[in-house]
Amino acid sequence: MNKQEAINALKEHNQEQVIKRLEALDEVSAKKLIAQVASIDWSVVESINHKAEDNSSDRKVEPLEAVEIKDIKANKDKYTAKGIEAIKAGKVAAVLLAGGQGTRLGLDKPKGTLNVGINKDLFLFEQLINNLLDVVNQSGAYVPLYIMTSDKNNNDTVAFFEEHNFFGYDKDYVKFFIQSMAPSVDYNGKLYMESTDSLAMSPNGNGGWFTSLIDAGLDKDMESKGIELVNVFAVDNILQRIADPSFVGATILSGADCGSKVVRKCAPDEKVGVMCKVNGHPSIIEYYEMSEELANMRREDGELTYGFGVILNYLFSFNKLVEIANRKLPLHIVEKKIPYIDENDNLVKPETPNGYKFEKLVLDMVEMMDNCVPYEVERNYEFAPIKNKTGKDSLESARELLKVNGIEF
Ligand SMILES: CC(=O)N[C@H]1[C@@H](OP(=O)(O)OP(=O)(O)OC[C@H]2O[C@@H](n3ccc(=O)[nH]c3=O)[C@H](O)[C@@H]2O)O[C@H](CO)[C@@H](O)[C@@H]1O
Repeated sequence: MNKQEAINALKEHNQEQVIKRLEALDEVSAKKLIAQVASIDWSVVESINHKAEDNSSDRKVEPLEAVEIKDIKANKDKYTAKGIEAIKAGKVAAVLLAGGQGTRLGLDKPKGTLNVGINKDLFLFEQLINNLLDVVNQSGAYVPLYIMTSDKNNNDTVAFFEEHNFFGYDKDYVKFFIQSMAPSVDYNGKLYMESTDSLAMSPNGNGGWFTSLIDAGLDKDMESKGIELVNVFAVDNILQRIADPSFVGATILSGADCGSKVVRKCAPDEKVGVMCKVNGHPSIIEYYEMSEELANMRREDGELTYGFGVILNYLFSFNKLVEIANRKLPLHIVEKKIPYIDENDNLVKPETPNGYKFEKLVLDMVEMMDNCVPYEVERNYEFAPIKNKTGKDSLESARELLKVNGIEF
């Protein structure tokens, strides 16, 4: 795309404020902005015009039963043996979603570099690797690990792993790939700029992970390794069990395309996506898209009807992922606080939401699966997400749970 083409595209989509910026730039800076403009999928930006179209009434939401802790306890040996067999045979890979920005934590480094230690260093990335090493030790085989980063944090993430010698993991089994970015807009759909020569771009949500993995050619890597199951998990849960043999085994034995670890929600408004069925398909409704009525609905026994929250730990059949790779995931338009430069080039960091980001979400992949097994885990042993500085789901609460699990820090 050249400068004139960029101007035409911006004009066509009513982005005069960016044209003004572009025209004021020298050649080198203009090049950067033009490249960003060229990368924009305008259908994404324009999706806010259809935001008002609420089709939730077309959705038939029903509860989805989970494999509960008591069932797992009764079958633990059988599940574990099956899982270990698959891991030993090299059929299981793991994908760490680490492209997000630690904004809620006020961290400007990759979230996984967070040091949770008090008496000694213990980084979030390090503990995740320790958790995975438990499985390596149990099975005697390394699990290939793919780490998704973003333009904003890739260099820092790779450097951190190198600097710490991959925390004892065999680096030949670790590969990084970068996810795509999407622009942010104000409430009228105008693109925000984060500096005079750059649009306010941010990672396009964790749902883009498989297409980004393909773009990096790593689907071929998985294929050549004979991977059959892919365990996708979030960076922020320090107790995350990765390639958990029992979970792997239970999913294989169920014959389902997908497994999802869930916990019993501790309150109706807990910030977790909820497993359910939508129009007969396994599905997850994200906390900010859940009506109050559904969130508070209770069964006869008093438990929440939609009481199983996902902890962002999914197992997907590799073949099924390949099959759905070309299908478009729905776009989520999320209100966010977006830093931007004002007309006088001052950087403004808003205290309240000031526009929209566009995200694809991994949970929408679950809906594309024919079936999914929710697998219940105990939150004290497997769910300690670090999302905030203090209070719920924070560094403080995670430290308490590390103690419960006898992990030194
Ligand atoms: C969309 C999604 O899955 N939401 C889940 C997420 O909520 P939550 O609100 O934590 O979701 P976030 O968007 O913050 O991020 C989840 C994970 O995805 C990664 N990420 C995010 C955006 C991005 O563009 N790239 C990227 O890699 C983050 O680094 C993180 O590892 O965890 C909760 C459990 O703690 C679940 O109940 C939610 O269903």
